[in-house]
Amino acid sequence: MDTNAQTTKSISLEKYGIVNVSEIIYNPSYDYLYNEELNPALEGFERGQLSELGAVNVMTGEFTGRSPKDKYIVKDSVTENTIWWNSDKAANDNKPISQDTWNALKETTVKQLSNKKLYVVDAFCGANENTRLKVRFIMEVAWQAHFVKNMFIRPTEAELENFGEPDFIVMNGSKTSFKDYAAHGLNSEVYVAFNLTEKIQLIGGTWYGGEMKKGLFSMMNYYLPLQGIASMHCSANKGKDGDVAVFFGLSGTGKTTLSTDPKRELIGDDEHGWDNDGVFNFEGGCYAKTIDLSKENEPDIFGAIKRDALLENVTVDANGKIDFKDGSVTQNTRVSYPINHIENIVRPVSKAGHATKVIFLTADAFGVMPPVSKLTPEQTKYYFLSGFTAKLAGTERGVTQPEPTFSACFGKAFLSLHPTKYGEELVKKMEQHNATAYMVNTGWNGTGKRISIKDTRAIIDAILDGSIENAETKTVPVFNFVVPTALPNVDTNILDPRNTYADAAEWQTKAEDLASRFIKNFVQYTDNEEGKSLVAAGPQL
Ligand SMILES: Nc1ncnc2c1ncn2[C@@H]1O[C@H](COP(=O)(O)OP(=O)(O)O)[C@@H](O)[C@H]1O
Ligand SMILES: C=C(OP(=O)(O)O)C(=O)O
Ligand SMILES: [Mn+2]
Repeated sequence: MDTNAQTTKSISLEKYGIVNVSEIIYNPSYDYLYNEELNPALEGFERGQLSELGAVNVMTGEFTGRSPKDKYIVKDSVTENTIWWNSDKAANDNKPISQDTWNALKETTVKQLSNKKLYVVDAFCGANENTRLKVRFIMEVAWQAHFVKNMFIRPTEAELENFGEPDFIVMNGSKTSFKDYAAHGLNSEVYVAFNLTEKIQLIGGTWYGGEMKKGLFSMMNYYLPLQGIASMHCSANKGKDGDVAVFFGLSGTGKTTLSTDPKRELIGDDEHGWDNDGVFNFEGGCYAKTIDLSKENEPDIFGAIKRDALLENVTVDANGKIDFKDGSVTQNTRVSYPINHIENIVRPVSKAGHATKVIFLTADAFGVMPPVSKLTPEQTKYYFLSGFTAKLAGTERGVTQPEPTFSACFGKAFLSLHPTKYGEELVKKMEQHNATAYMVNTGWNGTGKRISIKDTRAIIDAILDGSIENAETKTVPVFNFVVPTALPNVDTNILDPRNTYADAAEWQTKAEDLASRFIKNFVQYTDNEEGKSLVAAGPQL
């Protein structure tokens, strides 16, 4: 694949309302972007800085993470009865806007993009030709073009030649914002808005590239399940025997870290589909966290940070020296890189056969969840819909104690349809292919320390090589989790979380508190018989 494709194809943006464009830089090469990002004439957040590892670092401005409160979808005849709309009973980020509001947002965006030099990047979302989206990104900031080039699937010269009309357009007007938001009942000047009839995403007020990445993910989460394909917020990799594992989990639980495993071929680190042929990546790159990154703990991710990778919000001194320990701009420091920066990947297309191991990652800050539990089919459904992890004190304003987060299907912010739809599609595939599920706690236990990456990796090895199936087990009460009593290369004392407390009664109290939160959260799924029947698979008080 020629990842440096830069065709001088003439495209017109007038049909989108963008006029008087002085120059279009179409699918720029990595070299072009490198030179442009370091162009001394650039100012503010547009300008990058070269780091000692050869990757450019950029500051993303006020927004260093996604802004879900500013996400909207046009409510019209296409979406009215399909989207899982925000409601009092089940609050979520799919907030409706009218066609009028959309028109105003679009006018704001195209005005911002008119009369200047623009970047246009055509790329694919989805590795399979029959379900991929041909996406056109339009933006004015060079590093945003670099970000989407890294994260989406880069077309070959020939694919670009035959790209045709895109299926979806992203217009990124990050430098503008919507001043009239209050009159339209919106949350702020920032907008991340989708129109499924026009097939356009509009962005304004935030420079954060993740809005484009996760924005298209929510669109795949719309189109695929409606065609009977599972759409999953998970990483995926493949073993030597062709066995495939998927790792679900919310941000920070270890999808990227644990799927990047030198013993296995990486399929992808964040967004996948599962159709009748197997598991396939939506993306062409990875987006790893760099806070406290070390060569020792995460050698492959460290090695991926080189020229063409793009660092975000990392502290780099005047000589280019990187301080990965510094989280003064944000804890969410990142690097995006094309997937071929990882040596052991599935090639040439990021897809493989059916998954037989399904791992739910949770970073439990309460110290309740065992580091690994074997789930029954009923527990699988219960814990998938629950989507539990914990937010840490200090990671968000006002959070002073660990807060449980129940994020349906381990990705509520990206679900376009009702959670049960994703559950049905996943379970269907799991049943067809005899897949088994495990819950892995990559968070804390009674010692007050986070379970080490080394122990977690050994646990994952035991799941993937099947040795966990030979281990003796016991049942941990309240959650009724079946856990192994010993595993190769894992500290035996941590396997039953009660043993990590000086007094097991302390675990019991915490477990009961967490159990009651699970029970309360699950009420939203109990208005039908299927949901009611799952309650017995959850924690019991
Ligand atoms: N036991 C562990 N398992 C996985 N990650 C861990 C563990 N302990 C610490 N970490 C850190 O937690 C973070 C996990 O983040 P990441 O893999 O990017 O999650 P995700 O891709 O699910 O958002 C990384 O910074 C990693 O170094
Ligand atoms: C990029 C993101 O994903 P994650 O933190 O799961 O890697 C995100 O949620 O914005
Ligand atoms: Mn990740």
